[in-house]
Amino acid sequence: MSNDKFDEKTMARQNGVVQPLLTDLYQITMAYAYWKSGKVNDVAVFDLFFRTNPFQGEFTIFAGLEECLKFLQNFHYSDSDIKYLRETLPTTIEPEFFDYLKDLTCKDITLSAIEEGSVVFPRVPLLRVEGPLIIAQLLETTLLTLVNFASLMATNAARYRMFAGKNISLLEFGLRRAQGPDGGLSASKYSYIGGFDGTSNVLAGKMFNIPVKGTHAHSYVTSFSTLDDIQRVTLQHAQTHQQCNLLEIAMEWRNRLSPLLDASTEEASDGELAALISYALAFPTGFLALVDTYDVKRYRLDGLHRQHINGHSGNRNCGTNGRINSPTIRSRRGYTVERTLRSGLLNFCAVALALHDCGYRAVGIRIDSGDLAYLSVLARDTFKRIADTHDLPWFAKLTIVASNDINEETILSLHEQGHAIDCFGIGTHLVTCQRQPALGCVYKLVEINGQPRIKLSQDVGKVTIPGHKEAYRLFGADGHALIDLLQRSSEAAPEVGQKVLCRHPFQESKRAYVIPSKVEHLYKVYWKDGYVSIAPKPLSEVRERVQASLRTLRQDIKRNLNPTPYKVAVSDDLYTFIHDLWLQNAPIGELS
Ligand SMILES: Nc1ncnc2c1ncn2[C@@H]1O[C@H](COP(=O)(O)OP(=O)(O)OP(=O)(O)O)[C@@H](O)[C@H]1O
Ligand SMILES: O=P(O)(O)OC[C@H]1O[C@H](OP(=O)(O)OP(=O)(O)O)[C@H](O)[C@@H]1O
Ligand SMILES: O=C(O)c1cccnc1
Ligand SMILES: [Mg+2]
Repeated sequence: MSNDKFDEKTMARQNGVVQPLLTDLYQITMAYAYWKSGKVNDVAVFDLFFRTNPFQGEFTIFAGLEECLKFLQNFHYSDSDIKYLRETLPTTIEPEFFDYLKDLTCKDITLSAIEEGSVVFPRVPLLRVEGPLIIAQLLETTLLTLVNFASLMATNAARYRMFAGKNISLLEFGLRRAQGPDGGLSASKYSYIGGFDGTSNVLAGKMFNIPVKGTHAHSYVTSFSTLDDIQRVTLQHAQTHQQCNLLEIAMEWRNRLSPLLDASTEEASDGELAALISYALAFPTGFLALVDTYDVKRYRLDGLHRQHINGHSGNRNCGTNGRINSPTIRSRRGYTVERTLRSGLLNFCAVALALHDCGYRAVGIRIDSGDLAYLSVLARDTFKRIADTHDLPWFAKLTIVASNDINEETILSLHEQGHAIDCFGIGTHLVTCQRQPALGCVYKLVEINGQPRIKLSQDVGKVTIPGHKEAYRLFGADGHALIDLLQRSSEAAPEVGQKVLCRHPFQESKRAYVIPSKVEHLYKVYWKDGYVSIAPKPLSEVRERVQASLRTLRQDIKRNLNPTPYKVAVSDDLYTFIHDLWLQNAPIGELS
């Protein structure tokens, strides 16, 4: 496939900062030293892989491949890059080196990779880069930066999706908290791949064709103080086209609902009602309101006066296993802060019913503070009572969005407690990957001019697996992935129904025979001879690939607590090859 086709069909814009100078200085100084020592025609193989799964989990989602391909495609030092390097590198550098750099492209590089969106495991190379040593070396840092955060984010998002369950909507709200603009954009893109349903980040929506979603902020509510703040109060009826006075109808509803909600109209904020009415007038078909701006807080002695709604206690500390770690909550020990959303819920229901009288259906509410389990159940209970009393079944099903510092643990705890939330809006913990802020992919030389290279280390985990290799995923009869097997490229591929000896790369006694029911060759060539050879799939397909790939993993590998490690093995041939090379390279000490 030509570059043009790739461009036209699938290529979203690449962030402008992704360019050859987005690298570590040492790549360029090494390039000069290689060039000067006559290594221009040396051919290398590099593997890009990680050693440990993030988030104390046992799987990782591979992402970032599409961006790597765009980088290879556009790789070129501009005149201003060359000028900058001339000014920056030592004056002793021979000018011909800059002429060499000026003409460099990735046309002699071959990139093989695992499909983007696949579950991947430690030590199995995600990318294999073959080609001229100097160019392959120059790609290291940029490829790592494109794969590390992308895969970390996609894995984080996939974990949130897994723990939330498939019936809950997940929205990424993190731009304001992300690690800068590019961190924010990448977070939105890879959260979507990992299984989020949408983002609040509008540029990400435009660039990557991700659904954009959102509600409104507290500032919208606090900008209104009285009912006089609404300029226009009429709305055209959706069916009859008559003008309806939304303010008047909402006021009537507020009076009627007050006893049912056990909330006095005096307690409810008029400013909030004005804000909600004006929002409903602006978005009569998409009315989703933030309802916790004016909470009524009642402090009670812990345990003495808990209110029970559908069996849920009003105690905010109802999180199991001490999972609510908020300092605010801890500082209020001994007291239960009950936030009943009296103002917000009463005002929302009044406006929603007024909208209904005008022929529209409200969408729902967002809760952004307090005990999200308790408040969501309280809100759902209120919606159900109104649905029953007024014979409006849809009212019981209004959407409840919850946000506020949500993380994996909060979701698991909310599930344990029971809640009525339909959608989580998640920012900080998701986009900053607070639980583990970096994935440790590395880029290691495994072969040069046909000769294998091994990097030894006192730490066995850091010893590289040498040579040009292939990777296979072997599946069991039940369809689950059993083991990933690395082999030397010269070996025949494992075959379905044929016994294969799979060995732990470093522990001699750990071996197993596997008779695979299915064998998947993990690598495909994505870039060769200066062209993208397999066009990247649209994001929505990569997103589906993530879920399909996760389904091939046994549940115990995916669980939150003490997951079972997935096995990664080497063939008998590769095992011997590694250990022979290891012995050849390990110096023999002398005792004296
Ligand atoms: N039922 C629950 N179980 C576990 N965690 C919860 C539950 N409800 C809320 N949380 C989490 O508890 C934390 C509450 O934080 P915080 O103390 O800042 O409360 P807040 O209601 O936002 O208070 P403030 O009014 O001061 O903003 C958040 O991280 C939230 O996600
Ligand atoms: O909590 P996160 O997971 O990061 O999700 C995004 C947060 O951003 C918004 O408000 P912001 O935090 O800016 O202000 P607020 O907490 O005072 O509402 C929103 O209300 C969420 O609380
Ligand atoms: O649309 C929202 O509700 C939103 C967007 C960003 C951050 N917090 C909330
Ligand atoms: Mg907040």
